[in-house]
Amino acid sequence: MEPINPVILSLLGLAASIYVYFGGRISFLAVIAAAYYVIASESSNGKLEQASTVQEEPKQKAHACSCSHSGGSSCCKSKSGSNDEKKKKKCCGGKGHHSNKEKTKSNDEFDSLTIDFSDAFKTKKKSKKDRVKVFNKSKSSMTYVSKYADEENSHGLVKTGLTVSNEALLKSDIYIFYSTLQGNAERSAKIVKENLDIVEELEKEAILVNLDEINDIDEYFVEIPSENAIYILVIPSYDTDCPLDYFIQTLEENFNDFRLDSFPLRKLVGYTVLGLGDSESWPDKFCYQSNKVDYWLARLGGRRIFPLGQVCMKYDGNDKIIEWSKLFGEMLKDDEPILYEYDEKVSDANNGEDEEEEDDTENTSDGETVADVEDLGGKTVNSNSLEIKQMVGKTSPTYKNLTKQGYKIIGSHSGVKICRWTKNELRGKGSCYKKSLFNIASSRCMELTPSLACSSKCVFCWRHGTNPVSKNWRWETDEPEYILENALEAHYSMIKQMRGVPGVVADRFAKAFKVAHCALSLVGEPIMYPHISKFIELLHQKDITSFLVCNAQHPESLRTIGKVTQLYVSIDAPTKQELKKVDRPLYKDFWERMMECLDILKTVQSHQRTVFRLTLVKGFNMGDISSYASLVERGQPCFIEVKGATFSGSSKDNVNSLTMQNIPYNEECKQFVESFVKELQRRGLEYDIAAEHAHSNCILIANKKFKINDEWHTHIDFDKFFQLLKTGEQFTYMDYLSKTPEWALYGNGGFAPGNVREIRKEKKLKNKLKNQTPSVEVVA
Ligand SMILES: Cc1cc2nc3c(=O)[nH]c(=O)nc-3n(C[C@H](O)[C@H](O)[C@H](O)COP(=O)(O)O)c2cc1C
Ligand code: SF4
Repeated sequence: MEPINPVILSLLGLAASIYVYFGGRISFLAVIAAAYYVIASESSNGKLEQASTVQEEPKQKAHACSCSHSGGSSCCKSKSGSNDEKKKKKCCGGKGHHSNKEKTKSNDEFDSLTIDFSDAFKTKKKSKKDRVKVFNKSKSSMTYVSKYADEENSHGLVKTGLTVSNEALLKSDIYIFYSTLQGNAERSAKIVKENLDIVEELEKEAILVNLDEINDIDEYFVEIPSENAIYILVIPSYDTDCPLDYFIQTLEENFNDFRLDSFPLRKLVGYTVLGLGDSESWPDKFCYQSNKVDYWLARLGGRRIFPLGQVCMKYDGNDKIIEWSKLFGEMLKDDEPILYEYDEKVSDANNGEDEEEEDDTENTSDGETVADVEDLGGKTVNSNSLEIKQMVGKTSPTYKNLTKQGYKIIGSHSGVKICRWTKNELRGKGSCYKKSLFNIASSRCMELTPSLACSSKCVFCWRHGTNPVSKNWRWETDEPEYILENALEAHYSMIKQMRGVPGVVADRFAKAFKVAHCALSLVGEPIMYPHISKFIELLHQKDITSFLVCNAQHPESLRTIGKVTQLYVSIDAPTKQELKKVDRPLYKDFWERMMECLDILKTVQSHQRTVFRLTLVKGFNMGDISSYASLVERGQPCFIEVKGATFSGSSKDNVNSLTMQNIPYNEECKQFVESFVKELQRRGLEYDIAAEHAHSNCILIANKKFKINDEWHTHIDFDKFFQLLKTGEQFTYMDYLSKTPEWALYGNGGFAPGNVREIRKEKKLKNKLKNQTPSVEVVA
């Protein structure tokens, strides 16, 4: 081989320096072109012809070259050999720069210079030790490189490759997801969007998506909404329970769900995560949830196209977010391929017996030490389970939110609140609808939930967005004795506060210190509490009746629940489609779950006093009476309690999608109930309208079994209930009935005697409510 022309050498040296200094490529390309020209002009000496071993490279192979630029990326590493040898191997020159004729090396040698991306997802079991991460400061990007990439590449065993060309990146649909409790993540996501929207080369505007509002997480994280999607996730961290837990749990569950594609996020062009946190107050858990999200997205097949950003909102805030967004925007424009290496089976290695305990920090090529992706943030992410947290810890925003609204939080997952009907009855201003329908004394009723969390995100729930959501119980659990004792104490302290309120009836006030009823609903899903049956037993031991309301999503708990004074199942919609729209259940098989619950009411729990609760929301669930009748046919409840959604105030926290137009008038509810009963009777089902509480827009349909000697017996004989319980014998709902008084019957209004009706200034109220967003009053 002839010595290389010193002019070429110096030109190459100059180009390399310019490139290194400015990160530019055009000048370098120009110099390479000039150098090439010199070589070409010297080709008369037959240099190219000397490469007699060279055969025509198949076209396909030429395309397999990753080097679509001329900047000398790491994709052009030789697979082995000394530095000298490496130096000799030239970059293939980038897309369109080389023709087959230009190749001067043997096929074998050429293969070692290229990376075949069709192998990008082939896996090889290897240990974490085998990987190094390279943080490229000039590009602010992190690459994950196998220590043995060259060897592995030669055997085609490892998926070392690049993600996509910048052309695809720029054409992408960019989704910016965020989850927020206090608004920082939403603001930050908007900043990211603003900074991306000004990148002219991007074809489409970025789309903001609130993770907490998504009906079905799988719509984005199992299915991908577009062919060219890039996901950016702006993720805060909370060491107390927050909606993100559910999101992370879902990602993990999807990964472990054998029915789903294990790597659904391969379909993404790529993803990146921006973590928000507070490094001063939570140094050990700084941004830990963004690490988890990043981890699971990678496990699900996502390709990280930009490094995980982590911002301390206390110190860095907006500036750092802008910086990160801008760098991300720059990266999208950059045509340098992104070296991507990730072994999907690394999880198996983690769990495998051959994995050794090892130092979790690794050295980057430039001497920086970076923690492994699974361990970033100083805390090892347990890939198999979420750590056990408190559902509503004292420092959590949910706690603050609830206590501000008068809730007393008991332990970490239960709550009590004094209901407005309890207050009203204490003041002689009327009782709740359960007084007219079933004879409960509102002034002696405690409204409680042992689970503030729920497995649905109903459109009418005012707490949607801040309340913990989960399919299953996954929190620290308080003992039932502890909950009851402290709930009673909290309830009595709230009653005590009423002593100075004008109009409080002394007799009722005194009796209120002996709670007689417990409405187990309030908010959340009480049946999720693992010790619910024990809790109900404790209530009964104290002669407190139990009114348990459940959302028909937990058949396994419903099946095993012990004796309840009255057992409710909420039927928020009559068809699968409507139920999904109204309840936004977390379970994919929500409809099957509801059907199973109905079957349980009809069979295993048929001894209980069962009630279907329908909350009517205009425009959502008042249309299909026939389907409601089918549900009644299936579950055969004792009663059907139909209640119009009512206005319970609006607040900035109220993010439901209802307006005043969704609140039905009393007349509309009556019409609904009358048609409903007609349909039931047409089908030969023995139901009729029994009682009402007009004030609450509430009407009771009862099975005609409760019409004894032509008189309705929808009320409960509470003393009898406790007597029967104490015998330990089996008994049914027919054994503790009491006659419905005249004033409570349908058509008589249901206003309990002994109270003074307060006439509301309807018009004034209507005006006040105009333009406000209502939530359905949560009536226990
Ligand atoms: C109750 C509570 C717990 C928190 N826990 C953590 C934590 O574990 N790690 C962390 O880095 N930041 C933690 N933070 C800080 C938040 O992540 C940070 O304020 C973030 O910006 C909140 O985002 P958001 O406003 O969108 O909800 C916590 C904040 C609160 C109020
Ligand atoms: S049953 Fe419900 S609405 Fe009635 S007093 Fe009890 S908590 Fe209040």
